[in-house]
Amino acid sequence: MDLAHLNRRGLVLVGCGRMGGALLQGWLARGLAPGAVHVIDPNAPAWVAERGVSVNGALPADPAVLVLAVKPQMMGDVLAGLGAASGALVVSVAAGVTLAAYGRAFPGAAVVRAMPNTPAAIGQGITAIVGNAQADAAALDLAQSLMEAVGRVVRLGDESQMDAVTAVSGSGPAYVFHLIETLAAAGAAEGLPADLALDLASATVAGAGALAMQEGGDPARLREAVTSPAGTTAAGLSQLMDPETGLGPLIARTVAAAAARGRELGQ
Ligand SMILES: NC(=O)C1=CN([C@@H]2O[C@H](COP(=O)(O)OP(=O)(O)OC[C@H]3O[C@@H](n4cnc5c(N)ncnc54)[C@H](OP(=O)(O)O)[C@@H]3O)[C@@H](O)[C@H]2O)C=CC1
Ligand SMILES: O=C(O)[C@@H]1CCC=N1
Repeated sequence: MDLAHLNRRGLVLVGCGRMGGALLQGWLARGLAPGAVHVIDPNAPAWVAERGVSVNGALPADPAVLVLAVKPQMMGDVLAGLGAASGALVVSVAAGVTLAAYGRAFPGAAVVRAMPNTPAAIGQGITAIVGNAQADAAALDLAQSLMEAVGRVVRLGDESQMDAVTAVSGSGPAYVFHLIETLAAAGAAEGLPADLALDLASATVAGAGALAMQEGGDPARLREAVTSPAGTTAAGLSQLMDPETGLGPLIARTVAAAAARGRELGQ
């Protein structure tokens, strides 16, 4: 992060809920001065003001960055109430809302859409970013550095990929948490104490995810390494990989529904 630039001109964060709050924590941990941050949120958590961040106070005249982290359904009202972005880089994490919509609200402004996910709260998010025509290399670098405060960043070649990204990695933690819930419940149904089943399920998802990241490449190879011929895994996978009732078609429908909702939110 270009801390000198941000600390001198200031950063405005509109919406300090789960995602805005995680970002703010990441920025402060990276050394952004609390006095340089101006939060607008009628319901900001108490820790924000306690850290010395201005909450619903006067805004700087020419902030370096305006970050939008309100629900997409609120975005129209928020944009109408904000006025001009002056020379600020606009960064929005909202699902669905398009670069064109921000361009109409802030004519001529550099705008970057970013799609993070909730592991950002522990610095392990993955964020995809894409900018409008006005977002030059410096603007994209600044947006990337802001999002790298909470994890890794990938750049998209085209905004049209954003709804799919939202459906895979933005919403994805919820799918994984549901996998943990259902794996634990199934373990309990097989006779395990519920807390042990949950511990086993959570640790298995964490470990398998870490192994997949470390090994890279095709996860099918890792799956095959677990699967002994005629063993327990093969018996389980015969259900999970059923071409009609298994996880493949279910996840395909899940991601398609989430992406379609992203497109709807952008209307
Ligand atoms: N949660 C997630 O996993 C992800 C969310 N996102 C995106 O992040 C954005 C925020 O989501 P999330 O953090 O989950 O939502 P939250 O509801 O947790 O946070 C939104 C915050 O904005 C506040 N707010 C409401 N109206 C206004 C307003 N007019 N001006 C300023 N602040 C306002 C809300 O207050 P109040 O509670 O009183 O309404 C709340 O504190 C969404 O656009 C979402 O698409 C992106 C990736 C992942
Ligand atoms: O559910 C949502 O709409 C937001 C976007 C991605 C994750 N949460």
